[in-house]
Amino acid sequence: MGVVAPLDARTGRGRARESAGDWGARCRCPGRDRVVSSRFRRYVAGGRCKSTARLEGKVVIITGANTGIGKETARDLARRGARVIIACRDTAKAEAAASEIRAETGNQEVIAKKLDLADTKSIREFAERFLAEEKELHILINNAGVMLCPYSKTADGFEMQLGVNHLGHFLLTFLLLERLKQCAPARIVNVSSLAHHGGRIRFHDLHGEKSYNRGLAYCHSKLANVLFTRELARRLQGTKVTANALHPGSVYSDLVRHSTVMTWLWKIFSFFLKTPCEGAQTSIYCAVAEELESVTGQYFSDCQPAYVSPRGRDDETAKKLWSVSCELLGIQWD
Ligand SMILES: NC(=O)C1=CN([C@@H]2O[C@H](COP(=O)(O)OP(=O)(O)OC[C@H]3O[C@@H](n4cnc5c(N)ncnc54)[C@H](OP(=O)(O)O)[C@@H]3O)[C@@H](O)[C@H]2O)C=CC1
Ligand SMILES: CC1=C(/C=C/C(C)=C/C=C/C(C)=C/C=O)C(C)(C)CCC1
Repeated sequence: MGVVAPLDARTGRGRARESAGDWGARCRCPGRDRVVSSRFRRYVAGGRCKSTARLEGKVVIITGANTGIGKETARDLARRGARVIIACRDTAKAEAAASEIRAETGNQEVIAKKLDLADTKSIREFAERFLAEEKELHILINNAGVMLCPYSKTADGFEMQLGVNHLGHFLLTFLLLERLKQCAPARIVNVSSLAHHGGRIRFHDLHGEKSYNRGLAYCHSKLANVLFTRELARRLQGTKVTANALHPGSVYSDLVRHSTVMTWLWKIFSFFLKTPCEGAQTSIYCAVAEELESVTGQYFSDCQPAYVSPRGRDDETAKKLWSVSCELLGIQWD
């Protein structure tokens, strides 16, 4: 997949944001710090996580945290004192992000690790190392994602968007779940999308071999995130490990890198999109908000419960997706 320069370097543009208060100051991303007070900008920014919870002594894993929403989530949780493992496919980009966050927050416990969700061998190696090196895990944020990529397959032959966005995180969660249970109360946060509304689980052609539309394939993978969260939460009842999904909003990030049209739309309309920091608020909320301590199986947007499509509430499909995912990954997860 192509590598695109970080969005701030790419545009060099500032963006309007709130002029006053901690929120405005914190969400001012480097290189985009022109302050324009605007009610409209506040509206675009959407909900924010108001929790002041501290996370000293807590261990967090965030996938795909070298850029975009994941990086801003990592920055916030590092500020709260957590030990943050940023799990990324490109170790150089991961180390650059980790060292930037360490320098900015003063939290030296921000650690970069290699994880390629498009390769189950890499996922297993990451989990093995993590379990050997770290005693605890309290928050797992399944954030990494790929959107609109041309047809391609993961190392294991899964369609790329389903493989990375759903199956990779499914396997990662399976491998880390015992540690989360031992450290409960613990939380699993799955970054899905409003795009799940356009998805369906095409069991007869999961890997798009008969027909492939890259936009729809993304929607299917994000519906899979919602269904996985639902079934996982049901299975975790009574364990004090919660699982919630979320839509971060429409966020100005590198997610659109595979589409020239979307890249231009994102540039032209950047004023109407959330910054990555604003887009991270619902992930942060699901990870730390005190009022969500025992809330599970829910879907959030703008730091509040949001509407899930009828297909995202279909328990039969959720169960079938669970067993098909286990089969594809060669795991037994009862
Ligand atoms: N931006 C938006 O408007 C929206 C985003 N989302 C979701 O938010 C999440 C974060 O996206 P966003 O920050 O916007 O996008 P970015 O493209 O900025 O970040 C995506 C991250 O995922 C990583 N990633 C991609 N493929 C793999 C892989 N095979 N293994 C490990 N990591 C991988 C990327 O790594 P690398 O930098 O190396 O490519 C990057 O760190 C995604 O799940 C996305 O679907 C949902 C709705 C809207
Ligand atoms: C309304 C509007 C836009 C809408 C974009 C939307 C709605 C994007 C959704 C993206 C998602 C859901 C991505 C990932 O999951 C544009 C194109 C910026 C142009 C300006 C007006």
